[in-house]
Amino acid sequence: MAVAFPRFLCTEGSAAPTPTPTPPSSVALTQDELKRVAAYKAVEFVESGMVLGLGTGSTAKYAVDQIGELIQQGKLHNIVGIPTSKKTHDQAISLGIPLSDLDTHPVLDLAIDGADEVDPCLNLVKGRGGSLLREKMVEGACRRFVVIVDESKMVKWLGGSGLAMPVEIVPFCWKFTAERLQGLFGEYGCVAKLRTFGENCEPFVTDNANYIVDLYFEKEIGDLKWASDSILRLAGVVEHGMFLT
Ligand SMILES: O=C[C@H](O)[C@H](O)[C@H](O)COP(=O)(O)O
Repeated sequence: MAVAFPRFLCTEGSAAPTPTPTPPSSVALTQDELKRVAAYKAVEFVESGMVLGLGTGSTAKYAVDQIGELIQQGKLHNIVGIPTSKKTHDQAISLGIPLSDLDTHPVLDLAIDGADEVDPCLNLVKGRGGSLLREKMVEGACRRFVVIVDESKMVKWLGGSGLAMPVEIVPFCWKFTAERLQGLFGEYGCVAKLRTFGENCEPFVTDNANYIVDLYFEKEIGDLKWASDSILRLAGVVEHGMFLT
């Protein structure tokens, strides 16, 4: 996995393209501009003929736009995109990016996506936009995974931003599953909340017709492998948003 962000940190230095010039430090970029700069940097890894995982979210959107632009300019050829959400599917179609799926292309050359949190070991939290399951399937099938984040996403420990750790669950008896999730992490001050939207607090429904329970932690979990295995062992859980290295 490589991480590219506006200061162009890249964990795979030898494979990284030549850095594009950074703006002078006196120029303050907005968070959206930082996302765009990071996304464009990640697209430098894309080569003609690649099968590409297309991420989801406000950062990945810039990368997908740029890939579409380079195809339209004739600078990239024979690209096949595999989208990680319905939203990215629609965006890619509107840009004329040829699409396929994992059934036809079970191995991808490269995937580019954003993240909600990155810890010092490059473990990630993803899915605050609701797309974690397809992201994990697509990005788990790629040879290289470039994660684009601005510095606000760098945390000391997963959950350390105080924001959600998403878990996709089946709608059937969701309260039961949410309570079991919260119970798993009682000693870490975990609170589990069903993700909702709108004035009537309707459950948020994923692209896979599931719900999302967001876990909030007061204390560092520590053993992420144990946390991952414990969550996945619960019947009713489909997938969680931790991407562990
Ligand atoms: O479900 C959403 C995805 O995991 C996103 O990649 C993640 O939430 C980061 O999104 P953004 O770039 O909008 O912060």
